[in-house]
Amino acid sequence: MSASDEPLPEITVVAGIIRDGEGRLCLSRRPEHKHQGGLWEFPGGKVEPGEALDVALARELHEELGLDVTGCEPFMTVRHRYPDLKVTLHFREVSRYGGEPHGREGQPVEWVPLADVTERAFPAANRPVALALRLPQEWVVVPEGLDEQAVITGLERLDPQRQGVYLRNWSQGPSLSRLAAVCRERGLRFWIRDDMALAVREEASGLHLSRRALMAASAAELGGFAGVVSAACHDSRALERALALDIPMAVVSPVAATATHPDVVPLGWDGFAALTEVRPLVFYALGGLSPDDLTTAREHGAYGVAGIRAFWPGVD
Ligand SMILES: Nc1nc2c([nH]c(=O)n2[C@@H]2O[C@H](COP(=O)(O)OP(=O)(O)OP(=O)(O)O)[C@@H](O)[C@H]2O)c(=O)[nH]1
Ligand SMILES: [Mg+2]
Repeated sequence: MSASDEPLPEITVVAGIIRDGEGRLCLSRRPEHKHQGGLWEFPGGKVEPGEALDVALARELHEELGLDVTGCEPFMTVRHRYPDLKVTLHFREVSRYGGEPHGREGQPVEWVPLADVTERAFPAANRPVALALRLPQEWVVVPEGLDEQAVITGLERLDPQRQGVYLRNWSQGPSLSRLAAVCRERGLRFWIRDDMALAVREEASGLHLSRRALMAASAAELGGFAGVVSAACHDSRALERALALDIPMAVVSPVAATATHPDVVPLGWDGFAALTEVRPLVFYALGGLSPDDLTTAREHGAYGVAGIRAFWPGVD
């Protein structure tokens, strides 16, 4: 058997997203002699056979940083194939800990402001995580049938820390400039549908491509956009297209049955997990969900949840 026939070793890793009171992130630098040596990382390490993820994370962060972790929740999961290794990386948000992190194995450890995180050199598997850190956990689609004032009232009630907004059919309407101005004033991240020139003009945080626009787009054109491009995906064909275009974010639907598309068979969480597995994108789950589904979504490969009525403020 030649070396190329040998199956790659596979490991499961858990790593912590640790923040201080100012929102800075704790990063450490991998020792030169280790796998992906010299690169920055979220502290953590290999999960032992039979070990629960939160137990493994608490153990690793105690060994490496001297921290006492008492609370953590799923952030996102990335599966990546290095030339010499397959890794499943479970990133978890560390919500409660005691102690001040310090490099107990001699490794450099730093608190890095969020805006500077992407300037650090990370292992290739970390790419979706570095982006997800800058994205909202809820992606709110403006409902149909509202008048402009009702949309503005809703936008003013959204929480810019946690929520971003997709202007969908308002993207091509006469109110766009006014709505975009409200978003910019509030620091609310917003996506515009299909039209890159409009997204550039309005300084949108993102450009969201419907299936038709996704299939027609070119990588050269999208590469000129400074914001985050996302794609509407219902199947593996669309996801492969998004990957080929180097699009970093996908909104995958429908997870559950929805009133918007009663004739479409929902993916279910298993179908969602199967579609998103091994694809290095930041995924949002859409379709019949509410903000309460975030943890379930994250356990199935998503970073965030998306929706219309259940996410829009002031609609009962
Ligand atoms: N901890 C951590 N590991 C990462 C990240 N990204 C990434 O690709 N990895 C990979 O995941 C694996 C983590 O293993 P590790 O070397 O930290 O394992 P460990 O702490 O148990 O160390 P040990 O094997 O020396 O006991 C490495 O192959 C590393 O290259 C990351 O952000 N954090
Ligand atoms: Mg480690």
